Amino acid sequence: YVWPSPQLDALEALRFDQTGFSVLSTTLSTFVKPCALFVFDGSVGTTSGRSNAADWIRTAYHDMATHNSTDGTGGLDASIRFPAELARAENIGSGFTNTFGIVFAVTNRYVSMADSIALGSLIAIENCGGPEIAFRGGRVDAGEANAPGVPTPEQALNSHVASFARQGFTQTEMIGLVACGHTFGGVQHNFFPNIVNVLNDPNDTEDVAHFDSTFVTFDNTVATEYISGTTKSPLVVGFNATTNSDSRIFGSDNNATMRSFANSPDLFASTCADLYARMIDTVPSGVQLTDVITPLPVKPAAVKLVLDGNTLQLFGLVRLWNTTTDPARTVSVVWHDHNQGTRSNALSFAGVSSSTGGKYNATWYRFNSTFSNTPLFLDPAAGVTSLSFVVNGQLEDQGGLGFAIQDGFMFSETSCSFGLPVAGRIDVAVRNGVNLTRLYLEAISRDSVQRIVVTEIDIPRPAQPVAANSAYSLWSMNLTDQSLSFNIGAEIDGVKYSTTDELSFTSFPPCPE
Ligand code: HEM
Repeated sequence: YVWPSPQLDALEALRFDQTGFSVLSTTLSTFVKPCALFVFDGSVGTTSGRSNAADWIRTAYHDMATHNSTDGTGGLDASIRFPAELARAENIGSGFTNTFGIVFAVTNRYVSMADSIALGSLIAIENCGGPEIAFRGGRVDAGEANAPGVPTPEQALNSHVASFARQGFTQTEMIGLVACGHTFGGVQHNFFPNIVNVLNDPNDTEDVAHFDSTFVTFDNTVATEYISGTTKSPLVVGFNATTNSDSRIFGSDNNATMRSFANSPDLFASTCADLYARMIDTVPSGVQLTDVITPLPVKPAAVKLVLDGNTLQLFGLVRLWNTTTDPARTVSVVWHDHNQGTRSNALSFAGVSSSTGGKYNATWYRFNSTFSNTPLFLDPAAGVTSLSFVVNGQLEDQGGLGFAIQDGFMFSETSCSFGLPVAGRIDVAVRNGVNLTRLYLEAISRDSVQRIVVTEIDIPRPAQPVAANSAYSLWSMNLTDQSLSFNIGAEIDGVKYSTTDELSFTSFPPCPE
């Protein structure tokens, strides 16, 4: 895709900026490192027998499993957060709320709760020995619970086949998807006392009987142990024959699929990558997912323009994908202005990030060459229309497009906060001569079922122009809502633009008396 795209930029960052240097406030991979980490067992230890990774994967499946491929209802839409779904016997256990408690932290106006569930499970698999999985974004959060439909262990084989067919998977795919899921985790005594007994194991304090001996890593052990007859899986050789659903499912094609997985770790991994991508892309009809998100080779991040009196401040970073630290590398940013001029500045190294279990690294450079959070100072009259970068003498400009920058409107440093009852005054600088038809705050809030809602609050055009400098005028508005967090939006030449940094009055300096 072409930068900037606020939604794809946000999804790409969550997908690929996983550990190390980051502009994100939460990165999910921290919670699956090590893969045995379970943050809900008090000691934040790894002896409970449970893991965040297993919870996240089971949550994604249970959210999706309500899908009805005939009428298009249900699917991965975060409907599992509703008490009506959580209360069902098919959704017993604490793993779902545990999952929300972590993965919902990455949601924002561009990343839905459903996307965060899909992404969490994908990051768990990729970071714990699994294959890379194609990720699309754009899932839409349900407004109410879906119809029931998650399979349970006591059901007969024919109902499992019918259930997976309803979800959109053949019998062979059912075997695959269950094996791909049950390479993680196990069954807990607490919630399934009819399947698992108390274990009295100090290294498994929550009494989880695991599906295979490598229950925090993705591998084909689930298949090799099943085929060799050494499996201890409570759903294969459990003491209760009625609930040995994995035994019935894995054996339903005379073990052909499981044997192929046992014989080939690569086949297991590639089959799971395909099935898993299809699972997380199973969404209610009408939901339009994005293309598969691939990392941008050169990606500006946290780019922000601020007007400070007679200077235009440009903040930002650039990420160079698939690179490692190299003191000899030279990186500079070039900015193009309204007068066909260009200027450039050498960038300073900021850090290294990595993703996909350390498979990829990226290096980051700041727009300013000396100080950590200091912007570049631009002449407001010249402004900025686009950026490009030069890395070791090579021009990086998205194949000639450049990285477009909208300098028609921006936050002004003169914005300030009052005491109660009025929260503050927002000043937005509007570039003179720009065809700006509307300017508004995009107030970001949650509705009664936690979905993010963006409400536009128009900033009235000033009756008399208020000059900020020779190139910009100020549009201002007082607001009373202390808790408001917002972006600034504008319609320019009929196209809507939004700033990407979230603002709130609490961060503004006090207004002068
Ligand atoms: C017929 C289909 C299935 C049945 C009957 C089934 C049943 C179960 C049961 C009873 C548990 C124990 C839950 C607990 O103790 O909290 C479990 C755990 C789990 N299931 Fe399934 N499952 C099925 C399919 C799947 C699929 C398709 C996936 C994912 C692709 C999956 C992923 C998991 C994971 C990761 C766990 C471990 C959770 C943990 O340890 O916290 N399951 N499953």
